[in-house]
Amino acid sequence: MENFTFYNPTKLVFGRGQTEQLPSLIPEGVKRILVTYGGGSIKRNGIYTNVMKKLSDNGYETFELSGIDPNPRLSTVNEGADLCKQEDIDFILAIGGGSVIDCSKTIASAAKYEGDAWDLVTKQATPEDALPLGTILTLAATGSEMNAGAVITNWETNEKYGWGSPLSYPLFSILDPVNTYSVPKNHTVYGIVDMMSHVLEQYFHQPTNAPVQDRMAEGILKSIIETAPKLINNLESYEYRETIMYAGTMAFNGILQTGYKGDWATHNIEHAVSAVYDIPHAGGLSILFPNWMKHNLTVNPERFKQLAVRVFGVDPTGKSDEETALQGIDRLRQFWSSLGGPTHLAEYDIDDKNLELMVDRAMKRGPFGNFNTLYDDDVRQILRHSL
Ligand SMILES: NC(=O)c1ccc[n+]([C@@H]2O[C@H](COP(=O)([O-])OP(=O)(O)OC[C@H]3O[C@@H](n4cnc5c(N)ncnc54)[C@H](O)[C@@H]3O)[C@@H](O)[C@H]2O)c1
Repeated sequence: MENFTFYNPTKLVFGRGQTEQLPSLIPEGVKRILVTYGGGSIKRNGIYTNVMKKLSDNGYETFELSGIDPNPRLSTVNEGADLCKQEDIDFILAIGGGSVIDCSKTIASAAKYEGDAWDLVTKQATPEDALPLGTILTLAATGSEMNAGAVITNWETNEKYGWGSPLSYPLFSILDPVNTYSVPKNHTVYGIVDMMSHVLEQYFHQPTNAPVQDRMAEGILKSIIETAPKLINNLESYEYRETIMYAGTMAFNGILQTGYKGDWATHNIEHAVSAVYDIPHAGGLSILFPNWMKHNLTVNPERFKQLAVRVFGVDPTGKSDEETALQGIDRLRQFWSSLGGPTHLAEYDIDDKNLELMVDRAMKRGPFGNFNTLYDDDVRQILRHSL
């Protein structure tokens, strides 16, 4: 392993009815809270009424930023940051999935920054201060509830980037699986693909001695593979929602990625696709990941074989490492497809018209990928196989 320091300051408050804890989690001295949310599902499922009552009963003055879109936009971040400055907000409460949380994390830093938030997202400026932020997670997918990352899209330039700062960790995140009951089947599946992709991005790292991390990653993947088909046939099962919600957080809260660097190339290519076409992030991953795997198989067939055998139960007897590995990749694709994940970009009406624009956006910050470095021709090939 490489030397590492692991630190995660987010207090995770998990389980049925845990929203009751909200008032005790908000730091002393807070008076004016910006509540952020998306399209209104929290109004339909009762979370909004419950939370707003708790905040008013405890004497907080509340302000709202609603309508945060999936794949959150720079324009919304700047709107939120201006609101925080004008209203002297001292705490942000994000209620939603990764989009609301990412947007709110970026607002929290932008509210303490004088320039445009894009400077932070593009890493031209480093935040020196941020408003404190708490979250109530309503969709299991990104891990944003317990990490310091955020992904923001600039539709003026067709760019979508992840950024992060130690100041962006939520102070607390409340995870009540009941709050995810109303997530429709398609977004439940996208969440499952997203969390599995996070584990896979980390699983594909250059050889280091990391058997504990490997087994943790394999354990998370196997738990998801066991639970996901049952969940999509029973969306209001507490037990299945609970397993998937915890898996999503553990997949990307930093605990797996200790002692090595994950790959993250597929996420970079997906961000390029969804910066040009507004498609669900995990829809893109479901298409791209198996193609990234096939493209990089020869870099370390042993690693792909390990995944095939340990996670997908492929029998390696009488097969070359590459044959075993390929069967594992096929099983991953079949698994996602059996849940309803897309397999080709054509399913989103994406053809080769903007292929070069997507390659250009993916390469904007130069060659990338820690397991194997990708150049423009690699990206072009992976995208072509994905059409
Ligand atoms: N910060 C990170 O670590 C990280 C990691 C991966 C992806 N991302 C980013 O996160 C975003 C995707 O987030 P996401 O996958 O959580 O989805 P999302 O937040 O975009 O939500 C997807 C849809 O589900 C709806 N929804 C949310 N909760 C609901 C509920 N309880 N009931 C009914 N509907 C509900 C939302 O309104 C939205 O329409 C993308 O922009 C992606 O790039 C961030």
